[in-house]
Amino acid sequence: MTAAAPIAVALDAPDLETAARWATLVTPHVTTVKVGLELYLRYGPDVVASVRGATRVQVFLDLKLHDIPATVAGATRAVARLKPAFLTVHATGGEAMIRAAVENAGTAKIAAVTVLTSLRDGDLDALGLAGPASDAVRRLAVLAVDAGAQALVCSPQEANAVRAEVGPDITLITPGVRPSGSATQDQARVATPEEALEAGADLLVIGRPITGAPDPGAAAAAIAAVLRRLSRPQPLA
Ligand SMILES: O=c1ccn([C@@H]2O[C@H](COP(=O)(O)O)[C@@H](O)[C@H]2O)c(=O)[nH]1
Repeated sequence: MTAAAPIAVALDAPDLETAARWATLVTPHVTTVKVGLELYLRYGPDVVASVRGATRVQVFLDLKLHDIPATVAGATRAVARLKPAFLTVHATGGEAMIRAAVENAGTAKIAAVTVLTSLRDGDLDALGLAGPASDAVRRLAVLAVDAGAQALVCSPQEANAVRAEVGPDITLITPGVRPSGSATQDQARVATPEEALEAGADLLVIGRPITGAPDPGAAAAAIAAVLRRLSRPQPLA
């Protein structure tokens, strides 16, 4: 039996049956499945047990909470009982909000989303965020870690620089991963799985390149094999 790869498959499905089927197909090959807003808002907390399945794969709850601290504290308490491995909040919610999530997360790690991977440098001006995106990501990463976040979400393009700022103990999670030749779709700051791993990402979020494939299990297995080859110690020349 081969070890599962550090990939979180984004189960962005229109219905629970599809999400559960994708989860079953990919879990032999990946460590984590990710439940996002589409699935959670349609089916509620029960969706977590449905995708966790018999193998009890790690579940990443990507709800991107963003509200005043008291509201985020309550929302975090409400979902902590589902025991996700990670729960996301937006770093732009600020230090007190992130701290409120951390204090109420139970066993879940709070992952702060820095700058969405769909945004380009040019989008940041309109949002009033001092750019470029790489600078904003580093600023928000430091703020989030100072507030107690144990994990950060950034693009693989920033993983190296973020790692240098926050050190080895913070889990770096990178969406915006596209195998070479795949369409980028609505993602702006992208890199291949190999580049993401080499940049120091701990968990690669991959959705449509896997779930949109004719055989999601085979697509996950192929990417996992590439990552395993990279992580294996190379023989001395
Ligand atoms: O900055 C972010 C934060 C979260 N996401 C989520 O990751 C997946 C990516 O799916 P793909 O199909 O591989 O594009 C999706 O669920 C997003 O909500 C992100 O893309 N960027």
